Amino acid sequence: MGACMSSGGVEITEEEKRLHREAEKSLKEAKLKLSKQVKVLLLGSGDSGKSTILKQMRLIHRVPFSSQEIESYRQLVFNNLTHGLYSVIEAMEDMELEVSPENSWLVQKIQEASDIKDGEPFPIEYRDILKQLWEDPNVQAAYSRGNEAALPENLTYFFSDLDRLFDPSYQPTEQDIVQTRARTIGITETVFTLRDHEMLMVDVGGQKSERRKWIHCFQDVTSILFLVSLSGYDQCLVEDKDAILFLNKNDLFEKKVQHSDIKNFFPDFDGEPGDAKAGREYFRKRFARLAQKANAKEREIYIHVTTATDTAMLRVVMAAVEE
Ligand SMILES: Nc1nc2c(ncn2[C@@H]2O[C@H](COP(=O)(O)OP(=O)(O)OP(=O)(O)O)[C@@H](O)[C@H]2O)c(=O)[nH]1
Ligand SMILES: [Mg+2]
Repeated sequence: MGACMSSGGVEITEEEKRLHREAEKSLKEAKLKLSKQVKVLLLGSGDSGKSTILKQMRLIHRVPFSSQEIESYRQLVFNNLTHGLYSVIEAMEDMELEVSPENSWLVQKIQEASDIKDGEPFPIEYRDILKQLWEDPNVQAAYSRGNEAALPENLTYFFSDLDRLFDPSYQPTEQDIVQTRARTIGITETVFTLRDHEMLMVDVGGQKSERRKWIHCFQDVTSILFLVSLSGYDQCLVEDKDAILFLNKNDLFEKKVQHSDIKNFFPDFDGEPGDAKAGREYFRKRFARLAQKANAKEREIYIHVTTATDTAMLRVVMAAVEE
């Protein structure tokens, strides 16, 4: 038999009692905090705006971008300009369009452009090369048919401001950061401290090859924020969790419906051509129906129409979502 300790012989001092109470209290608090932590998983196809939502959350909840990150975004702006324009040029062949003969030598310059190194300003000769090629009427014609080839949608934003971007002292603004485009590879987790709880937001890549990684992210998920690009007249997928659906890129959608009739893609749409409001209602209903079908357990689905590049709007929408 082991030795038995008699409590009678052990003196517990007031100080020890106090320490014990304190330890118990902080344990309780830690447990409470953990139970209150929500884990939000961002899902959606490539380019739907998941990482943009994460960037906006960082701006809204003050998780600042490090100088290293800002430098990477600066380099990414140049990459988005050159690669973005080159993808338009590549798409021109299928569209049976050609760059004007006097501009054709510029194409190779774009193709050859190398990435920017740390601290290196954008090579100034590219300012006019990019400008001239962007203004080529056939390049513009191809870009306006961007939906045929999934062309980057941020080119209008960056190309309308080349002088600012090519200033040797250029630093990306918050809006520039939000407009940059880079496919997410792997999984990133970011913690936000909200008023009375923490939120862990998980961003994954939406490209086909990345989707098999999604399965690793579902553990302990409290909500899924699913993004669909309205401007892509895309399709949806719903999971068996409380789900929030963002019908995103509303700004581009409003512009696009002016010249691309929804009825051509969804024959049962019965709104007038150019009627963005009717279009939104149509897609909202379609997704709500889809969600209902996929949702045997009748969980709630909340649908919001968003423009993820608009910080002020995201502030309002995310405040509602965080409830
Ligand atoms: N105009 C406009 N652009 C948007 C909106 N949402 C996202 N974008 C842009 O769309 C591009 C792609 O957005 P991302 O957030 O990187 O897309 P993603 O879903 O993370 O894509 P993957 O990481 O490949 O899965 C970026 O250039 C964004 O600036 C929007 O509401 N309006
Ligand atoms: Mg992403």
